[in-house]
Amino acid sequence: MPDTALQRPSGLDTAPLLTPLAELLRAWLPRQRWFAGKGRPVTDVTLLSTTELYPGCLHLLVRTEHLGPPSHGSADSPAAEDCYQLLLGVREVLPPRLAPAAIGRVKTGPLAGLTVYDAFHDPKATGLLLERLRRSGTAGPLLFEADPAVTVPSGLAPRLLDAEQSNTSLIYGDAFILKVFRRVQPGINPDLEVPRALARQGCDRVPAPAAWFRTTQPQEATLGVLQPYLRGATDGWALALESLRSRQDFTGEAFELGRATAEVHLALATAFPVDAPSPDRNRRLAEAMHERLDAAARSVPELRPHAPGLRSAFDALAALDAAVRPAQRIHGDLHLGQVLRAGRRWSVIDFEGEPARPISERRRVQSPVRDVAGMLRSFDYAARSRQPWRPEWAERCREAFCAGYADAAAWDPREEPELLRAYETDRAVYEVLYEARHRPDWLPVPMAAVGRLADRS
Ligand SMILES: Nc1ncnc2c1ncn2[C@@H]1O[C@H](COP(=O)(O)OP(=O)(O)O)[C@@H](O)[C@H]1O
Ligand SMILES: O=P(O)(O)O[C@H]1O[C@H](CO)[C@@H](O[C@H]2O[C@H](CO)[C@@H](O)[C@H](O)[C@H]2O)[C@H](O)[C@H]1O
Repeated sequence: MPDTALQRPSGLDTAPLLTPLAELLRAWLPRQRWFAGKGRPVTDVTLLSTTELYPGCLHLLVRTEHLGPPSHGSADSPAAEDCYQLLLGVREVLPPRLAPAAIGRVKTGPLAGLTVYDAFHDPKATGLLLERLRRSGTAGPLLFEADPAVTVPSGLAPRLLDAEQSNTSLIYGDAFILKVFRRVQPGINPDLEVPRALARQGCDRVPAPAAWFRTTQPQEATLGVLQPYLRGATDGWALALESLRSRQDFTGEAFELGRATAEVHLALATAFPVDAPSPDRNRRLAEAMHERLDAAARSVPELRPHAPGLRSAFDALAALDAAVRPAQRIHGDLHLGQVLRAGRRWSVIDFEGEPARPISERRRVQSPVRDVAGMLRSFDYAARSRQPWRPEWAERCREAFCAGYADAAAWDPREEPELLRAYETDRAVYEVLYEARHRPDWLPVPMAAVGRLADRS
């Protein structure tokens, strides 16, 4: 059984409801920002679970099949499957304010003649979802769990977060934010697991989950997490761009960000103790990096001429003795968009890891250098996203970030140059694939880094 998509339970006859819906969803899903199979037609939609949250509002888990990642040079791509979480509203007539949320009018079956829409746009539906979350309880296969130490007031006004994101988030009264995972995978999502564990450690760099919901059918999976909303916070990406625009110094911020990252790593190391590392860890790590490069180069032909140079970074890692920082739980997708500054303090959010990887892989221990490399790549992204390109800005931020990290962690990531280069290379390869799939206009940004990293061989 693949560990990336929930499997359909046997014996569930959902055909009467699903058949007419499936046609609408096949057209609607690929247009959603959070849909992972971008640009590839959905070939099948099946229903994994359906729960009526209240009359006119259905919670669905659907399994989709679409053609796999386009592999250049081959017309046939193997089918890929995923599971998505939907909240569907059903109305006779959609009021104009909900028109952008329309999925379509159902032609046959029990919902014939009615219009279905994405109910995360409907304050009535999302208000009732918060009511469910305020106290622990169940609705069909859905389990709602609340931290008894936190009071979530009733009646907080919901608004949908208007942001480019991989999931869907709702802000309630500027007091709480609910992240609803769109692509659902079996297992506990690290974005619930890690912040809960850090909260137990007393780490205040990460907003602590106040409530969450999950399903047990067809398998255990995390569906959403409610956390305190950091009012007035600005993300690191916006602050970095503003610094580049106004030519104001960012090294103080980068230093503090390095400190915050190190503090989170120290708390993670305590929260998730690990066994002694295996002696051939660097070799296996390098192998995995080579494999990710192989896969990315199959999808993005522009990578191919750089592959030999990139591989030299992985070979240098494989040749290292085992004496590197011990692996531990890390953030896994750290970049400037994942850090928020409220007042003078940095907080770290979104511990989901790289969304394209299976949860089992994202929960594995890894070197903390991987997070450091993610943030260093992000300084480069910011510096390259504007004209004129400002490489010296990124360079200063790198140094300040590492110095701040060393200040709090008592070890300096710059002392691990082979590891850092291998992880920066691996991250740049991931970014090339991510941009090719999600934001092709951005592809030149990681491609520039790929060229530079390959030339260092
Ligand atoms: N606790 C929070 N307080 C304030 N804003 C938040 C908080 N958590 C997330 N956000 C905002 O929501 C955005 C999306 O959150 P994120 O967890 O990164 O979602 P995704 O994984 O779907 O991209 C963030 O970029 C940030 O602007
Ligand atoms: O949606 P997530 O925040 O979990 O992360 C994914 O999307 C990010 C873009 O929104 C992407 O980040 C890349 O672009 C950022 C600028 O928009 C840059 O700061 C990052 O360094 C760069 O990796 C991220 O890779 C992806 O997983």
